[in-house]
Amino acid sequence: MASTSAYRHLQFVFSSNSAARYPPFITQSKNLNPRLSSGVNFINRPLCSTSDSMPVQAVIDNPSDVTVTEESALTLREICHGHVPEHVLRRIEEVGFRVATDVQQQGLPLLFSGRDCILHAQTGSGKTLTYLLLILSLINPQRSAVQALIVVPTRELGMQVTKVARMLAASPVDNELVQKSCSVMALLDGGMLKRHKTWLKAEPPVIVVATIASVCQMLEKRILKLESMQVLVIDEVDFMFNASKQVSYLRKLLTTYSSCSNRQTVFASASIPQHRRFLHDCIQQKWTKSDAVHVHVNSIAPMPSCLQHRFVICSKSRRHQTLLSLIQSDTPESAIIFVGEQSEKSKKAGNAPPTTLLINFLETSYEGCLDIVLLEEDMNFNSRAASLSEVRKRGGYLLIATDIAARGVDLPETTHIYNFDLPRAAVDYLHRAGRTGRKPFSDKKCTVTTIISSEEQFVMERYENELMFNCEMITVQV
Ligand SMILES: Nc1ncnc2c1ncn2[C@@H]1O[C@H](COP(=O)(O)OP(=O)(O)OP(=O)(O)O)[C@@H](O)[C@H]1O
Repeated sequence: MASTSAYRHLQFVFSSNSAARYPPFITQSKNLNPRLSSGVNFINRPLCSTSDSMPVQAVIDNPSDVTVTEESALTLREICHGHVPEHVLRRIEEVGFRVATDVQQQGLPLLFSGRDCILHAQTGSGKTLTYLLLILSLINPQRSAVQALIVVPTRELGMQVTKVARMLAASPVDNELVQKSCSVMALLDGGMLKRHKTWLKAEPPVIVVATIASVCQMLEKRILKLESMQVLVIDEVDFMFNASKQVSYLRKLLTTYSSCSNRQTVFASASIPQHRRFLHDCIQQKWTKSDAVHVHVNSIAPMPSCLQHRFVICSKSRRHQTLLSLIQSDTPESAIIFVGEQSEKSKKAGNAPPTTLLINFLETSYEGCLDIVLLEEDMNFNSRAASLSEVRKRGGYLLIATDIAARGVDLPETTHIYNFDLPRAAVDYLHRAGRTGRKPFSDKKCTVTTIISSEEQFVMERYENELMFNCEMITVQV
């Protein structure tokens, strides 16, 4: 899965002879419930990627593709008992989260034991709830100070995480005694920073969900203070380290604005290229404490097994018609159609963006009952939020999106993904594909279909090798 270009920002911190300086291998923390540790190996052998030839420090790896079933798994209550307040446990049961997913089963006991963790688990596996439960186990809602910070790459993911955090952290109403609510602030690009400044000064929130630029702006101005921060989460961590604009901010946040010894640090993603190198760098650079662990769930199957992958070969001029035929024959309940970004050359030539061309085509040719909705970077923040809330409220959508929707966005009703353009890298394929198959414990098959030209077939094969999946070639009558 690792791409050699990934972690280009990390690589320079890693000197070529640093293998000699590795800390000794770290072994299992004690007192884990035997049911919790079943299927979990503590190993020091190479994993997954051949390019990832670093000695491993602490890896908790479930290498089998055996996913816990609803019957065999522990409940969240069993795992969280004694750590997470009762009203939060009741709330998660009310919304239907009873049984723990693999990553919750393997990650939570380690997180509750205080270890820094890299949560590396498939898309849609429940990493958000995992780190939120840790946060809710540690914070004091009665204290007005920022105690947890969650950093996300996009405003869309930030809004989603904020919503889940607010739902879980809402105050309990017990015996007519209304307790103070745990406040959750969304400090996201494009938000009303003026209002946030007043809020941060007057009564700091307990949990902040932020994009990196916005949070660093507040830190630089000393409006936001992290002295009381107990948990720092970096979601989609590989993406954050790969985005050149964000990486210097991220380093500052991890080392200058706070210290790893005063906080618990959690990194999460479905893709951590060169994960042993990353773990090594985390420790060397003091982004985490030295006993940080890499929790790797389903390491031999980077993508959910409920996904069925297909590709269609067609010429550029027939792609619109091919997509329409696919939608007509698949009859998805809801689908996301990923379209590549417009090249600078095409923009300069004054061409219409590919998303616009596709919308125009579908609006005149598609006769089904799904709503056609657009989500792309070039829309303003309000229009982007409106698109997402429309698809969430109504269901039954054909969401035409750029890669802005590829990371973290949770639309569980999506049954089909169409890659109208081939993703740029295997990791992008993994995250686009992972916008479907997002109902833990459901065995419903979901479909990912990629439209390619014959020249692109070798790239598709490369992705199959890197991500260890099979993609079936299909033909479409147009
Ligand atoms: N224990 C559970 N039981 C049932 N559903 C759950 C459970 N935990 C999480 N979910 C649901 O699973 C879906 C996916 O969860 P989440 O968004 O946390 O995935 P993720 O691992 O962060 O994925 P990605 O890597 O794509 O961001 C959500 O709709 C969430 O509500």
